[in-house]
Amino acid sequence: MMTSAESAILLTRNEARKLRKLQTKKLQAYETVTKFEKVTCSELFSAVPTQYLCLINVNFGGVGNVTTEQLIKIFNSFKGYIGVRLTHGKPYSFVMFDSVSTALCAQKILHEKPNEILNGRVLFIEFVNLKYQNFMNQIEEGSSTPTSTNGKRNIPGLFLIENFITDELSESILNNIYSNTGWILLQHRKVLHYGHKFDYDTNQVGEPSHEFPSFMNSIFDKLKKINYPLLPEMEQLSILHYPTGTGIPPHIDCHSSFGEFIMSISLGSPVIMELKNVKTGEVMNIDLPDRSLLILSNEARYVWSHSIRARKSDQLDNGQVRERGPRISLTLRTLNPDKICKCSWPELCDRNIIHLELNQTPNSIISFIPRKKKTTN
Ligand SMILES: O=C(O)CCC(=O)C(=O)O
Ligand SMILES: [Fe+2]
Repeated sequence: MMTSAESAILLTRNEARKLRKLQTKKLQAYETVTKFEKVTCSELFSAVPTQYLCLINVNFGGVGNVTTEQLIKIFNSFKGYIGVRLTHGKPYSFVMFDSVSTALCAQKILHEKPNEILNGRVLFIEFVNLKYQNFMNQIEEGSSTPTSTNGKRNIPGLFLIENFITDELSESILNNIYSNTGWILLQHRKVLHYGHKFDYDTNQVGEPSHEFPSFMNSIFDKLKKINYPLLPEMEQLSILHYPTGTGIPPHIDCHSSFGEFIMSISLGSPVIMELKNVKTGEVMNIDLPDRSLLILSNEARYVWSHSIRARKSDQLDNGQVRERGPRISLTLRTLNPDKICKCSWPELCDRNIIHLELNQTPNSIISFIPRKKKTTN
């Protein structure tokens, strides 16, 4: 019988180098997870097999860009496989099996081995400690936040119209927008304003400026045709360019500056928008497809903040992970001529809390009011 020292001697220099590299990778992967979770390996993982596997070095959008399809392909061939959960912004993913023995079988075959489907990438796989609640929540819920309004209650005043404009119109609008040289650079996004100036230093709507671009005529024609009661004529347009991976922080568009109807037309990459009820904390996600029109009015406009997370992909209800690309939004608003908001939520309205320090307001619910610091909204 050969000792490990003897067998080590038999490794070629190349093999020994590869082994060292693998050990370093493994160490780094485990360190990343423990640092991320701020607990030790023994709290995260179980030495005794369980039916849930944690793929320590697999997430979506990270190195190697693993997709849900690839993972399904790897694990589908194992008996007892139930499903995969790729995560966002976390270093790990999970695979569920129907029993401990089936999970054990997959772990034995795949752990520390280069995987063909992942172009030779080595997988590090541990058993989830069933007492580690954060992992169990992610496994049981499938997703930490819901990703669409399907099957959930409707928010009063929230409307999404899919295919609001045609592919042709979208293409000509995008060509026009991308050739514009007047972009104002924000921290991660770029913006163009029409109808009225908008000063990001003071967050005030300014004098009328820049007539609407001519392509907006077709949009206004389409708006007239939708069956939406009391839709006013829109007075201000902000065109936002979101490079892949960027978003917009949670905010409610300023009550006193803008009227009740806020509309957003999405062009380019679809994206998940997160809506949060600032009174109850309830969160609802809505998928904004390319060429769709979103209308926020009533409760959806005044009580729910909206945001887009900065990340390179979105996880959908069915567990699929969808990559993002660049996105353009056309946000249309009306103006409050007297700057006095008469909404039905005085407790949330900036007519009452405009004098407070911004950091006292939850989730930056007020945007577009004077701030001391420059804003990125
Ligand atoms: O990108 C979007 O659809 C929303 C933009 C937005 O919320 C805003 O400009 O206030
Ligand atoms: Fe907004």
